[in-house]
Amino acid sequence: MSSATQNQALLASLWGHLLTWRWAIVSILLLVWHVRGYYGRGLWRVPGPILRRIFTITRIISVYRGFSHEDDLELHQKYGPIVRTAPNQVSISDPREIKKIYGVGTRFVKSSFYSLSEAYDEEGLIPDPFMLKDMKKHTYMKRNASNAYALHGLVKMEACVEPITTRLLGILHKYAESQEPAPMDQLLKNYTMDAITAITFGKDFDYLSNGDSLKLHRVGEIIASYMAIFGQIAYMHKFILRQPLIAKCLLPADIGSEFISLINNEIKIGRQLKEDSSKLTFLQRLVLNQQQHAEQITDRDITTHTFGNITAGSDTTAIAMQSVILNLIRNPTVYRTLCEEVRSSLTELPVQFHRANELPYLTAVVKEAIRIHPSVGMMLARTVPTGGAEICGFHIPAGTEVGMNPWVLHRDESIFSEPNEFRPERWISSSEQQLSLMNRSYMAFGHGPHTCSGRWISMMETMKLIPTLLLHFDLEIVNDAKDFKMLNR
Ligand code: HEM
Repeated sequence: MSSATQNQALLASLWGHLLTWRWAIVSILLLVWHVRGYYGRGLWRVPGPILRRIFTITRIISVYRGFSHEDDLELHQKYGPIVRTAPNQVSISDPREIKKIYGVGTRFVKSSFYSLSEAYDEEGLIPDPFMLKDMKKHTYMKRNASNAYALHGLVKMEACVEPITTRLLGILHKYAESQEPAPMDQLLKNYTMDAITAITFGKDFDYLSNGDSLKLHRVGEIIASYMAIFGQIAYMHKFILRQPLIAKCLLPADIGSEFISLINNEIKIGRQLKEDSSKLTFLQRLVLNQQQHAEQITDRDITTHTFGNITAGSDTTAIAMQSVILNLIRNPTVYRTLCEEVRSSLTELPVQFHRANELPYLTAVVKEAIRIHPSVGMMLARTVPTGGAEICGFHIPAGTEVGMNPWVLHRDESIFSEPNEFRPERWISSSEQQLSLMNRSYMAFGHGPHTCSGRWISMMETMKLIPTLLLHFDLEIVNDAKDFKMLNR
């Protein structure tokens, strides 16, 4: 037999063995891969269910089902303040670690989860503060719009919301006259969309009358679901973008581009609006900043901030308002106490934010509603920096994704006694020490440099609308909230 024939026979026999043992080989390779995942990342000491330590898919399923906030809570109740929620992900629920992970000067940057919201133009990465890892750029972006988001800047923006509130009241009065139940979830979603566009550009799209005619809600929902699910396997995002068919199915491009051209058009029109002594839109505020210090804010920065308001500022505020209303109706004593305070103190319409903000019970009700149901119920994920970090007594290697979920932290019994109870009084009558701990652990708007920019805008909308509703209507629930379902994605 020639040596060539001998080699062929050897190869054929090897191939035959491989085929016979293929399942055993695949199983061994998978086992090695997973054991490497379990031990190799240096996280094997961190407690957590075995399936979570080995497979990312278990985390993906939890997020896909829309109940990851409840799953995360259950895991923390079982395993304690630090839990491995996926092979390379660790969830923390300990207020003592907030500063380290999120505080000023932290070296923990936004995790790859956020890279799914990265967008590019001809100049490169669009500098949306929400996903920026470059903290120098982030500080520049936060500074150049800080007066547009600040509490004192709201006085003139407040006037933009009044016509939207009048429109909502008109619709609600019609429901009341016809004794029909009002679909508050839909109405508030549309109200906050009209409110944020009015504040931002000085014009709204009348979602209250037309519904989601411009598909802004639809775009938001698609992007949020995509981010929640694929954010768990962020490395797949670039691959998906390179496969046009898959990308089209998951992220319909036509919807995205319609949205972009629509907003660009509103920015163009909004820039032309003349300043009015009683009103100043968010966009006008930024244009004024540019006129005063051209080197500090570019046209592109202005566009980025205004886009951010529309994507981040409507659903979040609507959820907060829904939580206030639902919890008020479910808690008659709280409802009565709030009505007494509002109806005896706020007699002038429209309700002014600075007057509403002085009412202690109203302030406590809104804060408690956002504690018990934070609008963001996912982990605010960060990447552990070079050198790793000591967290909750464990060494967590560099590159691990860590973070806290406001939903979990807000239900920690050692911080908020009887955390499932809606008790606004906790913000009024707790001891100074307890209050300080609760405030430090309040993560609904995030913490540190990445704290929500629009916090005061959403507070202004909520603190004005809730008393306005109580001054016009008596609220009650129709079907009870038994069938109330909330999906988190
Ligand atoms: C109740 C209402 C709201 C809640 C609960 C909320 C919550 C949050 C949270 C938790 C973050 C931090 C994300 C992180 O650290 O990973 C955030 C960031 C942000 N929010 Fe909000 N938000 C609300 C309303 C708004 C509104 C009305 C706007 C705009 C007008 C807005 C604009 C932003 C922006 C631009 C960021 C990114 C900030 C940064 O990373 O520096 N939000 N929000």
